[in-house]
Amino acid sequence: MKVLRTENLKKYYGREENQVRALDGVDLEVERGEFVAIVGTSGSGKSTLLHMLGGLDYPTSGNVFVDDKDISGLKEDALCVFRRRKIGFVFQSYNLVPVLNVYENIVMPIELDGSTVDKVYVEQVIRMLGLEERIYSLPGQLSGGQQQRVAIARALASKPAIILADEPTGNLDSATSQDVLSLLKVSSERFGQTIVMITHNEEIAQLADRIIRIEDGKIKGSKGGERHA
Ligand SMILES: Nc1ncnc2c1ncn2[C@@H]1O[C@H](COP(=O)(O)OP(=O)(O)OP(=O)(O)O)[C@@H](O)[C@H]1O
Repeated sequence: MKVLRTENLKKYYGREENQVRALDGVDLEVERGEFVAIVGTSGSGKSTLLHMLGGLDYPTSGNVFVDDKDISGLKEDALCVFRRRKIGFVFQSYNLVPVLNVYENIVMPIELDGSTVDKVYVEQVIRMLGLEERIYSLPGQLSGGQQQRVAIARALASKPAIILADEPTGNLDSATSQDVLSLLKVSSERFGQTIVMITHNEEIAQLADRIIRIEDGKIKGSKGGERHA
């Protein structure tokens, strides 16, 4: 089943001679459980696409379907609930709350949603990401790699169907990047989650089931995907 689908998705910024066609007719399908890497030069439209897939912004035209539900027409309130329930975001800037400890950061989105924390599951995620000795630490007491793992744990904790990651290892050295990505991959496989990840790093992209290349707001190529073909 297609967990994500876009139809002739367009996002234009600005008007007339200043208009930028950040996305210019993107048709994309992602299977449940698939790990997709999005690559492309700077300014090609990768972040814009991720924002549209996650309902962080509205398309100019076209549609985004998540689990066959068209989210393009949802009002802001409904989009907000949709994001909290369905999507885990991992950004390059970890967006951790500095005054909350690691555990509190990880469960924060669940509590914001008024849901009950599945403690057994969250502990499993924490162990898998090697954070069990750090749950009482504040983000400022952690290394970049550890903070990134907390951001990943937070994205996984509410068991979202989809994880959207924008350069999740952008600030990390190569060895740590590989570790963090392997963990993300293993955890998503174990819990049947779908990952769409932007990266500039070809080595990191190779970890994905499929690589989608974007140029000038259009999909120029797609490689891999045999596993789900
Ligand atoms: N809020 C905005 N207002 C105007 N133009 C924007 C806005 N956001 C993005 N753009 C433009 O849209 C195009 C695509 O930007 P986007 O951030 O999606 O590219 P990207 O592939 O993610 O780039 P990078 O790899 O540098 O992050 C660029 O030309 C950018 O300048």
